[in-house]
Amino acid sequence: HRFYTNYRNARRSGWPVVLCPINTQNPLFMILNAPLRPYVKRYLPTAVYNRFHLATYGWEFRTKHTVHDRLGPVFVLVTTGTNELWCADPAVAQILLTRRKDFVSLPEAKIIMSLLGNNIIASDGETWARQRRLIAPGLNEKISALVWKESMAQADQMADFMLAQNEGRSTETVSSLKAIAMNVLGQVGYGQPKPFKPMSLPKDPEAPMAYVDAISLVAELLAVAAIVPNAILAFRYMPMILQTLASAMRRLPGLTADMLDQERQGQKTRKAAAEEDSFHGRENIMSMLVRLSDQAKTSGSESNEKTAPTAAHLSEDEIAGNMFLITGAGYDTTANTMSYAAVLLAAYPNKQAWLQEELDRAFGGSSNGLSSAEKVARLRELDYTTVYPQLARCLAFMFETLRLYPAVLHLSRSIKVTDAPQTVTAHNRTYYLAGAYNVFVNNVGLHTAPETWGDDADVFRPERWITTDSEGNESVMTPPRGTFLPWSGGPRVCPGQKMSQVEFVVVIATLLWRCRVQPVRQKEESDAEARARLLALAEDSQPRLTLQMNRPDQAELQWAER
Ligand code: HEM
Repeated sequence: HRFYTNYRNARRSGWPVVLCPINTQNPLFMILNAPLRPYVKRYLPTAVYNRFHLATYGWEFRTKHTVHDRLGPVFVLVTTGTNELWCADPAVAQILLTRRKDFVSLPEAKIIMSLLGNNIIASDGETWARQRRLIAPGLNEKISALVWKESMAQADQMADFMLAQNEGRSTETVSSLKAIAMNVLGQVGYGQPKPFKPMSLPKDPEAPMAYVDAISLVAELLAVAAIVPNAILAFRYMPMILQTLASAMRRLPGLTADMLDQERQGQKTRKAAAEEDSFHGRENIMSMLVRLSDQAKTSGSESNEKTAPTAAHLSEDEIAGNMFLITGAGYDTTANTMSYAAVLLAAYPNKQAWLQEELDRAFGGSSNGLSSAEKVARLRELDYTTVYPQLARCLAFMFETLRLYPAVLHLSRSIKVTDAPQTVTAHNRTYYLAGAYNVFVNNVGLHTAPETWGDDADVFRPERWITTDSEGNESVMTPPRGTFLPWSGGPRVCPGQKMSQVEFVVVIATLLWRCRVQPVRQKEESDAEARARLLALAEDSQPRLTLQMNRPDQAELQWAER
């Protein structure tokens, strides 16, 4: 009956309809669809599989624009659970993301994301607006200089590490870039600096664990942590990594409370006036959250203590939840984007040369012939404010990486069921969304649409982003509205966008100014075959918290001095 009602509602929408008699919100289906998909593909007839496929995680990455080529830029997937609206139309996407009160967070996403406390991404309405006002300013331009400095120091250490390996060969490029992303957040987010070392997750449930260790494990295995009860994870026949995850989940509230206590003690002993708005080593994202929140609480307490929901502060639960969210959202996205970039660099040596040309120009010459100490000294002199704007090609490289490998494959929303259907007016036509809908803006579909990106939409070509003025200065073009949404759009656009750009650009710039990178060839393999194998590795990806390669350890790369 539900399927039939869903079908009738879908027909009323005015968009094409695809029938898929599966409940995509069923927890068992949610857990099993990804691991079982290859078997289903093998045994089901193609026509049946193609319908089932649209219900599986990551279909949009596997098919790029082809499904929308066939069905149109927007279609409704009728399921036996909730109808799904899939959108790869820039104008409609813009509408869905801008109307935040009509298109609200997805309930399933809220449950997963608020695992460790309420936070900005898991809230809507006034609760969201209050958190956004407090959090977004802390992630903006004023942290960029610190992000630049810390990311460069980490990338320098990574270069030293790679060059010291046997002939510069390593399978730890991806784990190294993950470590950089976590260490930059450790410094900029919590004021906890850490020397570079390729990331290895804690695997001993009994061993001592710092906040950052615990949080990286939970961020890595978030979906498991959200779906499987802790008591089951902790069961002694479970794999060690899952037992350690259970231990991290158990310890995190205590570790968070300790960090906040320490922060408050520290703030008391520091002179508040001297550190106002300063990120120079003393204030970090966490201390800013605590300070602004405590300030707002004190100033608002006398007049409207009882009306706390509208006061401009965060509860303790929200501070803990947002610290976790900022780590999860900031770490996984940036780490995986840099990982795809490293693989693409090794696969496309001519793009490396293109980037190095820019770096030599911006960094005052090539690194050829300089000693290691001289290279590090030169890099240290590079000032964020003057050098970063000269690295348009590096930023273009990031945009092109995110175009084809967007960390967040689709932006999810849902609509509340009201008496009157929700309407969307686009292209001189009105569409009707009656009943419940989950709404997905398909980033891969938007980013690979030939109508927007041309016939070479599927080709990795960072040059497409560069425009050159009459004096030969290069800058990165702004794509038409709604066509490129790796950081989302509208009022909920990612507040960490600039931070991730600065981090990506300086990490890639540091590595490439010092080194070149190539795939390690396997027996009998030609260079071209080794590059094709790397690209196939990048295509063999699956969304977990964000899009990730299934076999990152097989990306064996060779780093060499330039
Ligand atoms: C390449 C890196 C990144 C990508 C691709 C990315 C992507 C996104 C996307 C797509 C959303 C919005 C989802 C939606 O509209 O539903 C988002 C939200 C958010 N991101 Fe990022 N992000 C990145 C880095 C970061 C960093 C470094 C931080 C912080 C340190 C961060 C913090 C946040 C927060 C707090 C939100 C929630 C905003 C809200 O709900 O108002 N992100 N991010």
